[in-house]
Order: sequence, then structure tokens, then C-alpha cells
Amino acid sequence: MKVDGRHYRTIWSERDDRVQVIDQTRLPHAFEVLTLEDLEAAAQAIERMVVRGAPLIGATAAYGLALGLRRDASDDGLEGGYARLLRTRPTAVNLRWALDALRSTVAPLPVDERAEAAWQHAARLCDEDVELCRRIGEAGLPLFRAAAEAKSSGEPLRVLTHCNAGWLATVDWGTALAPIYMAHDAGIPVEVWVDETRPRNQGAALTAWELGRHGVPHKVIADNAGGHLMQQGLVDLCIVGTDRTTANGDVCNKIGTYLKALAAKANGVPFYVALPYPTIDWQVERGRDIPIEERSSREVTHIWGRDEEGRIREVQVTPDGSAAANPAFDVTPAELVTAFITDRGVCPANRAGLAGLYRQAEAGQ
Ligand SMILES: CSC[C@H]1O[C@H](OP(=O)(O)O)[C@H](O)[C@@H]1O
Repeated sequence: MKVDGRHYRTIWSERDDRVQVIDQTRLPHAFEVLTLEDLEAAAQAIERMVVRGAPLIGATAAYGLALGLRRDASDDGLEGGYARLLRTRPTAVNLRWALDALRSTVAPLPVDERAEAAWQHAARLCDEDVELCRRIGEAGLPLFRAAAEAKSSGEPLRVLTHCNAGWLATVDWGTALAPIYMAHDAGIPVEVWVDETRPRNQGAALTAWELGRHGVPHKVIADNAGGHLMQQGLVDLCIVGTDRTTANGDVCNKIGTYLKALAAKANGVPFYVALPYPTIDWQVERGRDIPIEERSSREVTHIWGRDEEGRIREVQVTPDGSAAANPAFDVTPAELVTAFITDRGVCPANRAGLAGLYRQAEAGQ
């Protein structure tokens, strides 16, 4: 998307021995680009959430493995790089999906052809991600248009979203935010309630930044305000991303998503999940079998921001000695999801819905 008039992806390469990424730990107060020159740098960028979001984690891991093969394309180098990247973060399935796909591409090749093949594969994966997200936007647009038309004339469509599932979470466009961008660009009046999304504030820091740059009206709210706004009739629909969706439609997403889905169900508010196919885990039946990342308690006890002098700093928000727990994701059962908005259209949040879209597509129907 555009940043001050210039188009950016979240990850790109200007030379075939390094990649550039936007350092998301510095947003919204600084826009800084980081250059990753080897596999370990890519692994640490994922672990430190310099890059984050299921699709972008997958894209970064693909380029990271390609960087690793530039230095060691042996079977040991491939397997060692795969293992290092796989253990960076446990929940988003795109990580394993991307690593498996790249390994399948290069493993059968002669060692001296692997690095270049991996590089081309990573580039294709990024291009595909952009197209998948664009299609999610197109699939969601009719839903947004119908919801807007159902309102009294001139009133904006009020959409609540949680965390960041925008272009910063993908290579471009985003998943949950893609229909919002397309509706806005189509002249549909949309206003977004942006859950701050404690503890790392991906909503307040990243979603608000993205929407602001695209000119989409929005208000940042405390995570705990969403239920109240729904009770007041001030939310027309919710749309969120996903880090892993099971074959039966359970959705693992940023911590707090489940609470929003419960409030939406209780108040008759449609709750949509934007879902690109690499985020479907066909091997897992139930959401409770998904590994939930436990991140550092410091992310709860401390918070980052900009002080009066313009310095980006971390401050402590809890008493010395208070412990903290930090589960980074939760699972929303399929029955709380109104529908999936996918790269192949809209479907019910269940096995039949997913299989109907993807099995048919697999069979070329
Ligand atoms: C389109 S995936 C976005 C997804 O990833 C976020 O998690 P994190 O920021 O920890 O990588 C969050 O769950 C978003 O919904």
C-alpha cells in the first residue's frame, strides 16, 4: 500500500542476497526499513515481531530459508535452516506451510540449483500472497456494500476489527482490512473501530497507522469497549484475521478475538473472518489442538510509546514484583463465526463450507 505517496510491500528484495522489511516494532512513530542478509536475521525478525502476521511470517520464512541456502544448500543446511525458522513462532500455520512448500521445491534439486530456485519460490509466494489478499478484498466488497445499503442514507458502515490484519500483516492489501480498503476506495462510507489489542497494541500502533495513511476514518478503542459499542448498536459488523483455521472452521487469532466473537453473537452483530487458503490447517480438527504461543510477560508489564521529547521508549505499567501471563492467541469456535471471506469467495465457517470452496477448486471444478 502507499506510504506518503510511495507504494510499498512489507517485504521486498533489491538484490538476490538480501531482503528488506518494514520494522514494525518502530511504527507508528518511525518508519524504518531493515535489511535481512542471512537466515538468522530473518528468524530473529520473526521472533522479535519486526515482521508479524501469519502471511508475512510465511513470506519472511521463505526468504529466510532462501538466504540460508545461499550459504549452505546441502541437505543438512536445508534441514537445519528449516528447523531454525520453524521454531520462531508456533501458532501461525503459514510458517510451516511456507517452509514445507519451499523445501518440497528445492529438496529434489541438485545442491547447486537450490539457492536460486528457493529465491524464485519465495518471490512467487509473495506475489501469490498479494493476489490472495486482493481476492479477499473483492470477495468481501459485496458484503460491505449490502451492509452499507441497509443503513439509513449517508450513515457510515461501522466496522470493528481486532489486532492488525492489514497490509502490514501480509505482503500487501491485508486480509481483514482488504474489504475495508476496497469499500472505502469504492466510495462506500466506512468507519472503523480499531481495538488497541493489548499487550502489543497491533491495533493502536499498526492498524490505526495503516488506515490513517489510506484516509479511512477510524477510532482507536480500548479492547474492553467493543462489547459496549455492540450493545449500543454502534457496530454493524466485525471482521478479523486468523493465524490458523482448522478443517472444521475453528479460528485461532490474536488474544481477545474470542471475547469479541462472544459479544457479537450476544448482540446479533455479524462476525467475519478473512481467510487466505495458506492459513487453513487441514491436519488439525479442533481449535483446542492448536499450539498457543506464550510470549514474554514483559510485553504485559511494559509498554512502548513516544514521550514528550519524541523519544520512543518503554515504560513499566505494573508494580515491581507483579507477575504477568501473556498468551498471544485464543480460539474462536466455528459456531461464533458468521462466515469466512476467503480468496475463493464467501463460505460458511465449517468443514463443508471450506471443502466446498477448496476441494472444488482443487478438482478444477
Ligand atoms: C492476517 S494474519 C494477522 C494476524 O496475525 C496477528 O498476530 P501477530 O501480530 O502476533 O503476528 C493477529 O493474530 C492477526 O489477526
